[in-house]
Amino acid sequence: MIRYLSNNILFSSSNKIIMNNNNKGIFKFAGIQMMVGSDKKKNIENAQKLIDEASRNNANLVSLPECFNCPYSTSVFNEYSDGCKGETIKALSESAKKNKIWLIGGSIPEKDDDSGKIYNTSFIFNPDGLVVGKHRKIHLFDIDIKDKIRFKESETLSPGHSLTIVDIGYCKIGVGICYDIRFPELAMLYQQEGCKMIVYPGAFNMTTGPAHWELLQRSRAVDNQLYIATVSPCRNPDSSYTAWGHSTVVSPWGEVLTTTDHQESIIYSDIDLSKIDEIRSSIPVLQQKRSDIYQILNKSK
Ligand SMILES: NC(=O)CCC(=O)C(=O)O
Repeated sequence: MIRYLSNNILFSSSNKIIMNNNNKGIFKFAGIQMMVGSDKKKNIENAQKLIDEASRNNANLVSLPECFNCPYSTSVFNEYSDGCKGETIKALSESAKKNKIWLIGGSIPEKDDDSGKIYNTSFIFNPDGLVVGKHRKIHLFDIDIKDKIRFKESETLSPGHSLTIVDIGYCKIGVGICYDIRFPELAMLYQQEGCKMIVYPGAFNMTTGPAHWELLQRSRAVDNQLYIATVSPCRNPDSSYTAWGHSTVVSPWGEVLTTTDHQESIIYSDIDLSKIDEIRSSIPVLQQKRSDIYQILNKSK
């Protein structure tokens, strides 16, 4: 629950300051870089434990990593998939409500109740534990790098078709999943729609991680003058897919504000929205775009 106090400072019920009357809030983001193994129940319990820890450390917005309840492998997505009313959603809803936090539930293999299709989906919860958004990964991770890595999500997953924006009170947040970060148009649309931060639960690998993970985040941040956060699973030596880890938050100036290595950990960063206005007014590229020459359209509306 959110309540206003007389000095126009907005507090969450846990009394964390989230916004002043100039709409220039600071809130605390936590990215949970957790161990993901083959025991679904254990993965969910671990996520809940780490969400509690992030909340104890005053996080207002918490994100889990991509595929946090199941190994990242096309051969098991069906077996681990959950519907909207499944055990994973129930557990995340309880965690968001108990801790009174906004929660981006990483992603899970979601089985659509009607079509039976499976999506790589991020469910987003408000501090009352209600689902307020659902992002189905738009760009499926289908790559084949000779002698390095071949992965085809499309073998078992279907792609989503729309943007996902959630207004968390402090600002609007756009959500993408991993490979979605490689598509600058998506981030540009989120910026155009007023998002001040984009969160990408993701799991890059040992080939593309060192080469592109940070580069892509800093590019999306500088191009759009907003905050970017990525949240990876930690590295599991027993897994067939080795995650790069290195969950990170990048500022609208393109600086890495916080990052980590490949171990289980929680990254924290204060998200100061006033920095966005400052940077956007000193380098006003967003106003200087030549829409008479080029334009980007949201065709999902
Ligand atoms: N899970 C993913 O979408 C991985 C994306 C990735 O590794 C990349 O290089 O892109």
